[in-house]
Amino acid sequence: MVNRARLRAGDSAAIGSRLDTLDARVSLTQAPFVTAECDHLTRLEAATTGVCQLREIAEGVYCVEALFDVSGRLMWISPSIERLTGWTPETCLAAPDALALMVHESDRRYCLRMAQRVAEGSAGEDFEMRLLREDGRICWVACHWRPLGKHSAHPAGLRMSAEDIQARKETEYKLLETVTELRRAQALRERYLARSNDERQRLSALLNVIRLGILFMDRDHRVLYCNRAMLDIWGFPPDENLIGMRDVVLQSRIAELIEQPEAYIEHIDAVLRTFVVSEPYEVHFRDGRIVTDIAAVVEAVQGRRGIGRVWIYEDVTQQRRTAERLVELAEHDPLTGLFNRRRFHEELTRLLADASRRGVQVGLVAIDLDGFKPINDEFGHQAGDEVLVGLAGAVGDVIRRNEMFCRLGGDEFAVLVPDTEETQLCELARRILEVIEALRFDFGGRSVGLTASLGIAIFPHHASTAEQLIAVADQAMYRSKSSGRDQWTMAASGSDESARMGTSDSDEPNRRGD
Ligand SMILES: Nc1nc2c(ncn2[C@@H]2O[C@H](COP(=O)(O)OP(=O)(O)OP(=O)(O)O)[C@@H](O)[C@H]2O)c(=O)[nH]1
Repeated sequence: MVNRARLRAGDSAAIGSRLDTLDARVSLTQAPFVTAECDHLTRLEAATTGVCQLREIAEGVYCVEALFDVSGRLMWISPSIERLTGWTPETCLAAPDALALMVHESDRRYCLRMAQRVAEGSAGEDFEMRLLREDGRICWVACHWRPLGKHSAHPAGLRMSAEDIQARKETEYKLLETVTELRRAQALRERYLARSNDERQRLSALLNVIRLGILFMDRDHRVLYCNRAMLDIWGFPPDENLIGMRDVVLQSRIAELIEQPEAYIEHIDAVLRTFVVSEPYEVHFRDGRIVTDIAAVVEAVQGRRGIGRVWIYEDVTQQRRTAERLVELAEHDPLTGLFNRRRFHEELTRLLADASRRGVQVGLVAIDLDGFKPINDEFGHQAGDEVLVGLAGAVGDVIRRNEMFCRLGGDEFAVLVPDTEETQLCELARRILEVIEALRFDFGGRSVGLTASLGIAIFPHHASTAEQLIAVADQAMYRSKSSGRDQWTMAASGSDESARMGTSDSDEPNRRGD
């Protein structure tokens, strides 16, 4: 019996009808009559069985296999097309143009070109293309065209094998995306790095041209950066590399340069215990320079902990000298170098306040030169200046350290004497008259001398305010002038009252110390 179970409906119609005929004949005729026919059918059955097996294999393959005739019509396609695209084999076979149905339009021309080459005798080659799924999505396949009946000169058709590579393509895409993303990130990093390097160069150039010394210390108290001015201020060679140096080493290097290094290190320790901007601290160098330092915590961009500290040093020596010079100019008479009227008033106010607090006396000796104008007139202004300078020096020599000798203007001078009493002031006046009388100047071969008239007033004995004290001393001085000059006069008790009234009878003229 023919094993029909091994044949399937839909196999070649010709073979099927031959088998049906054979079955009928075997049942109706004698065996010898049909022996030859049986042999033939046995071979046919074997061939059919082989075809069935091949078909089973073809239909069971995972890849898509398709056969096209020479005109490009789809003859057969494996059921796996449905798994891959959603299209059933029947739909594909029924389509007027199966390739148009299955292949994505972007790849269709290329697919046809590859098929055309094989049809013309070229060897097929692998290529990749997109199939169009029934749901509109795409599915990547690795494809290969081969000729059917490859031993004949003209192929009977073409066979297309397509392998699902969608998962691989997706992996490739993801990989490509990752690589692209990495490249973009790398390019961005390089751009940021280049920008940050430029920024650092600019900052470094800026920090190196400014006069302020700048030192960055990290959290571990090591030098992170310092500019040229910092090296210069602290006496390091310009090419010395301090990066990484610990603060204690740095301190030991600078200690010998400054006065009171222990106090400075104490200041640094105190600053390190705080997190605020430090008050300016003046560092006095042994070579006379004065440098201020200020420190501040460098905040981290993220997080609350500081990433170190910045120390800023400024050499203020010149500023201090200029300020001192300005004070000097503001408080001193440029010709004689004595304190001027402005400083005289400040000092008088201060002394009176101090004397009031301590219950002591302050003396004021007013001095006015006698006959100074004729020297100017006769020998010139320069000769007058010479007299003023000589007198300032000579009288300055008899002034004690705690006394203050001032030029109030023109030929007017004054001496402020703190914590004093009448006898001491009289003695001072006597000494002043003495040195002035002793002064000799040589102008044009002529020996010239001069005298002075002095008035003495005592706070709070003669006056209770600075203005009153000046007025009383002036009155006493004028009394000396009007009584013959070259003498001192002590203001009398209650003289402030008489000054206010315009009289000066109570003064004691001609009380010369000698
Ligand atoms: N050379 C010089 N003369 C000055 C300066 N300041 C003021 N004088 C002059 O000092 C003189 C002061 O005038 P007076 O006090 O009247 O001169 P005096 O001859 O001393 O008069 P008596 O006080 O009455 O003795 C004036 O001639 C001023 O021009 C100065 O800085 N240099």
